[in-house]
Amino acid sequence: MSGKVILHYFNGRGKMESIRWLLTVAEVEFEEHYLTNREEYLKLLNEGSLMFQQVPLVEIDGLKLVQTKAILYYIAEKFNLHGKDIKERVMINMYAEGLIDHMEMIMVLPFVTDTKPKLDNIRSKAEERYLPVFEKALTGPVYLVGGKLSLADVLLVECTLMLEEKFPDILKEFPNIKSFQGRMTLKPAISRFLQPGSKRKPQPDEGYVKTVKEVFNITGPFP
Ligand SMILES: N[C@@H](CCC(=O)N[C@@H](CS)C(=O)NCC(=O)O)C(=O)O
Repeated sequence: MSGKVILHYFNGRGKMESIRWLLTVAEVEFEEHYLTNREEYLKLLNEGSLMFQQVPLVEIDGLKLVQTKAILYYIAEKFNLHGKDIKERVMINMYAEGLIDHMEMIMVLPFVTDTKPKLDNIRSKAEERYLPVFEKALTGPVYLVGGKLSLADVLLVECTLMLEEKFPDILKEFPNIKSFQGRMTLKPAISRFLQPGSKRKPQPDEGYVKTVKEVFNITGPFP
């Protein structure tokens, strides 16, 4: 691969965390440039690096990539985690987009004031909409698509761990997903990523929320 992979985002999970997960599983080294104040964001804007004035931004192969899903698909394609043909790829993308939709519900929690109804909604969507799909898909197969590790598997581990942080017993009724998670977390790259001191980010705290608001000049409630 030509040159370093550089991630531009906050020092926190947000939309970049799935990209960190995927690079880790692909065993790709990456460097992180954290946005800590508005000036750093304006610099990226002024140099024309942000197509839609948004991060995540990933520098890879001489490209400046934005849009989380496009970035994930590029990395998955490049590192052979995106199926063997268009039919596998579309399944992987369907799973991936469902998981991203669900993780985004969790991602916004630190920015909302009344979290209880949001948490209740996340739990019921997990139990009734998202997890049943993966429980069924994993009846028998070791991986979600094509008998081979893919982006969909990586996002499912990330998502289930996020859910368990909020609802420790959430996988009780989903034994196939729980054993899948167990298998995946034994993979050396994932196991290292889950150790303290890795590039995995902790759950967002007040400092993270404050930085995001300052960088984007958000004064009132989050839009
Ligand atoms: N569809 C984009 C959305 C990116 C996005 O909303 N990024 C936020 C930070 S997590 C941002 O840059 N917000 C500033 C803005 O929209 O002005 C993606 O998935 O990457």
